[in-house]
Amino acid sequence: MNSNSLLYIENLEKDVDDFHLGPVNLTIEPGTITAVVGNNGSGKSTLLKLILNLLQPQMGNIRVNNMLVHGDNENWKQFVAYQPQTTIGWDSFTGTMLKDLIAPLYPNWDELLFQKMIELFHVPVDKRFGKLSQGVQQKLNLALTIPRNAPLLILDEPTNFMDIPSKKILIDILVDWMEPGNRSIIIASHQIDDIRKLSDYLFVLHNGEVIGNFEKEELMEHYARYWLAGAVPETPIPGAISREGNVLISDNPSETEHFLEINNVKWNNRSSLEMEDIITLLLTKKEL
Ligand SMILES: Nc1ncnc2c1ncn2[C@@H]1O[C@H](COP(=O)(O)OP(=O)(O)OP(=O)(O)O)[C@@H](O)[C@H]1O
Repeated sequence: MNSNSLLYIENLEKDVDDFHLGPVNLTIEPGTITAVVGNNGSGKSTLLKLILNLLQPQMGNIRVNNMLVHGDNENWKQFVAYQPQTTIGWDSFTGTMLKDLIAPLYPNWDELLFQKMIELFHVPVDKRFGKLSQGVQQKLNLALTIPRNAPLLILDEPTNFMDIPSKKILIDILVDWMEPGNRSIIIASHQIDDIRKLSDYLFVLHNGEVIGNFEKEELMEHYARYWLAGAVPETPIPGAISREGNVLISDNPSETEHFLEINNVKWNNRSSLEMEDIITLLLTKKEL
């Protein structure tokens, strides 16, 4: 563990009925954005709730800023701002009332950012939360979470009801929010744009099992698609994970290219895989 780590998770395991999460080992350093990616029911929300001490693990430890979240000392809470997927008990409050309740709890509350987000997202702050559409509720919820300016921002599927222009606005806001360099974001998301444009790391879960924590750029370079000039040789090709007609996908481009070269097989084109394809491969093949 680096003493600067904002979050340190060690050998975490959790059972919820017949669902098992873990073991999870994860370190989050300042200045990074980690997307938590996985199939439905893979344990993304469960993991986030464990970090927030809203669920108790069977095994393992979670430290926020070097403080155990399941210890007696609750000082770690000032280092985390969390937006859950759903909020309970907000329906009869207006945005202004919620802001007046929440802002005083956070010494670093950024009122200018709150006002800017309300304006950019066109949130009517005088309407009751329960009367807002799901997308506007998400926008208000974000405007009540990001300006807390806690070093670790945890967002659970923050954009799934939001329209496309608003998603772009949020990405810009989050990029600006990261500017000071000592903050981190963990974002659970199925939105490919959130993952592609925001994340430095992808923490991938499949049915409660950790597939890996991948540096995004390395992951993108890990795969390549080739359009071969001739027929694909019948013999096994190192790295090839899929062959259809003359199109070959490799998860080890250097080995594949070496093989093609020594076997004198030319290719017309080579491209990276789309992030969507890579995630699909990770979640269906479950290995790298
Ligand atoms: N309150 C609960 N009671 C019983 N089982 C639960 C509860 N909450 C979650 N689970 C189970 O835990 C597992 C993980 O759920 P979780 O919500 O963490 O997944 P997720 O990856 O966030 O899913 P999604 O992508 O659909 O939001 C699922 O099998 C789910 O059925």
